Amino acid sequence: MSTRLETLPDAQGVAQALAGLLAERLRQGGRAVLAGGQTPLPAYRLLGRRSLPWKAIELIPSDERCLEPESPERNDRQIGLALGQPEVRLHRFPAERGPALAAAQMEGVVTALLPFAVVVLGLGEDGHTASLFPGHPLGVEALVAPVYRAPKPPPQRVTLTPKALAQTSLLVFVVTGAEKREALERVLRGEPLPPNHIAAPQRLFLCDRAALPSLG
Ligand SMILES: O=C(O)[C@H](O)[C@@H](O)[C@H](O)[C@H](O)COP(=O)(O)O
Repeated sequence: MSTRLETLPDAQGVAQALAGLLAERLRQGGRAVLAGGQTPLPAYRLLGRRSLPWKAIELIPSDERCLEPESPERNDRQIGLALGQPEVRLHRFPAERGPALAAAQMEGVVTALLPFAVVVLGLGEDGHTASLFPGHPLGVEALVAPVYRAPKPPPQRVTLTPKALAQTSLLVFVVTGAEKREALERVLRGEPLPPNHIAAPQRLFLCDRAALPSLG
């Protein structure tokens, strides 16, 4: 597994770099995992303005919060609004049915999406990624897992597992802001945090200067 760190001056630079990378990886269509949360949304807005074969692109959030479909806090809604591309196929977890039913229902859908052209993940201040939280069970053989006591609200979620997230040639972590510096440092130092359990052949950390750890 190779790891590369690319540092941009600020969050806007990270957004531009991520949008360009996604446009390149999806230039002939394909399937990708998009991180939830706030960090990547500016990149998704830029990506949505690109001329791509949107009808030949299938996307899925890295995880979903077990909220009603119309909740503004749902990752699929935030991603869809940011992209603003009605022709793209954005798969949605039926997370409103609860973690177990949503995970069971999506296992076959995710199987059919593998392998991904690219996987984009965020990083939480505690070192979580998707809805894979430190100290929580990771070792599932499934591709999709239920989450019941997430430290980041809401507590009930559904997430792609390391087994699913590793099914790509390029795994990209997008990390901005000084509040993420410690978590990024711990991941890059190889601590047994969820990002380090995803064995994709290539990892790229796209970060701004504020998040750049002093690994001296
Ligand atoms: O559902 C979620 O919250 C995300 O999947 C989560 O893993 C997110 O990527 C990180 O918590 C970073 O979130 P921010 O980008 O908002 O800091």
